[in-house]
Formats: sequence, structure tokens, C-alpha cells
Amino acid sequence: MANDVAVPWSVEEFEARLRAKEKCYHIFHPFHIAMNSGQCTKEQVQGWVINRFYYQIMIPIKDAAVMSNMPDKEHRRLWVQRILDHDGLEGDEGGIEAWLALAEAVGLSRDEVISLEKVTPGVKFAVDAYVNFARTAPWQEAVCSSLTELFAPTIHQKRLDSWPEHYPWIDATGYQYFRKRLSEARRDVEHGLRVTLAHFKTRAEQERAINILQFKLNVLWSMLDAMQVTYGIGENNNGAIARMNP
Ligand SMILES: O=C(O)c1cc(C(=O)O)c2c(n1)C(=O)C(=O)c1cc(C(=O)O)[nH]c1-2
Repeated sequence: MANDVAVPWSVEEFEARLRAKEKCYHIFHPFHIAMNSGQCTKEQVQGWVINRFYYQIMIPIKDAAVMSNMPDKEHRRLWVQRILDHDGLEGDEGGIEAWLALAEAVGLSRDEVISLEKVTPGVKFAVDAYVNFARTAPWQEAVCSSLTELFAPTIHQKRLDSWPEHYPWIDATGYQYFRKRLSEARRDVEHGLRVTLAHFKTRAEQERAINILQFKLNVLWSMLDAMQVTYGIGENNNGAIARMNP
């Protein structure tokens, strides 16, 4: 039977199928598994922080693009908070600044991170693909693509639980970013799920939503693939670094 005549999933079934995508989340990527179980070297943790900074600075740009495609103020009012979460306000800094505090806590200098000089091409490519999708897709599809945040609190909590023990050399002041995201991600997801469950109605549309979520999961996964090529995993990193910096 063709997709467009298949019976739509109930809202509950649709939500369950979106949530079932957790199995493809980057928490299961070998680089993340190594990082969260204390197997990464200092250089690898620093490499992750440097590369993820590009994601951090592009998220509010992505969100501004999505907001520009939202025709009504009810959604923009909620969405604008995502930009403020990252950019902050004068006297009340946001996620980008918190990420720079994490960078300093792992022994990097702000300038080194802000320069983006060490961001690996694959990470740039993956993040740019996400921003480009969000900028050009119908806004409800862009909202749907942010739903990897369904799975993010678990990964932030995992870092908060395991990093202090595994990486005692990281200054504890660096963990504020992960702490902040626990509640921010839950709030984002409430809005994101409401939009997605209401917008994707037919079975074909619901399947498209699942594919959009998979695309975003692939973005996150590809970022770590690129980091793994550059930095290796665990102690076995020499060849990889030599390839990047001959
Ligand atoms: O550290 C992570 O694993 C992780 C994952 C994700 C995600 O799942 O997309 C986000 C974040 N962090 C994050 O901090 C964040 O602000 C964020 C925004 C978005 C988005 O798609 O709009 N995802 C994520």
C-alpha cells in the first residue's frame, strides 16, 4: 500500500516512534562512549570542546533563521527564548559564554576556541547542513529537526555524573553549560513536540517527520565521526592526529 493511503499513526504511536529514534542518538557513538566512560585523553576532550563550539555558535543563528520563517507571534514568542538561551543578555550571559567557560575549564584559551581554526571540516560540513536545512525547510520541519533534544538531557546528565570522576583535571566551574541545558532542553522539547504532533498528520507526513529526525541524528553522528578521524579514541590517537597535522 502506498504511503499516502496508509492509515496515520495515532498521536501516541507517532510520538512513541519519534522517541524510539533515541537508539540512533550520538550518546551511542564510540567517541561519546569513550568520553563518558573516562577513556578519552585530555587532547580528545579538548578536541570535542573546540569542535562543538561551532555547533554552539550556529544554533542561535539556526534559530533566528527558523524564527524568520514563523508567520505567527505565538510561536516566535516561544522560539526567541532559544536564541536568548545561547546569546544571553547583558549581565546574564548565555550558553555560548558557558561553553567558553567549559573550554577554559578543560585548559583551552578562549581565543583558540573562538578562532574556529581547529574545527575539523567534517564538523563544519555537518553543522552547516543542519543550519541550511533549518533555514530553507518549512518552519514546522525545522522545529521537528530540533527534536533530538528529546534525548539531550540524558547525555548532559551523564556528563555531569561521570566527568568529575573520570577527568578530575577539569575545573568544576566548567559544568554549568550542561546543568543549564537540562531544563532548557525539556522546555524546548515541549514546544517542539506540540508543533510536530499537530503538523504531521497523514502517514506520509508522519514518516517524513521520522526521516527529518533521522537526518538530524545523522548530523550529530557525523560530527563525532569527523572528530574520531581527527583525534582517534582513547590512547590510540597518534595516527589520526598525524594525518590531520602533517
Ligand atoms: O550536548 C549534546 O549532546 C547536545 C545535543 C543537542 C541535540 O540533541 O541536538 C543539543 C545540545 N546539546 C545543545 O546543547 C543545544 O543547545 C541544542 C540545541 C539544539 C537544536 O537542535 O536546536 N540541539 C541541541
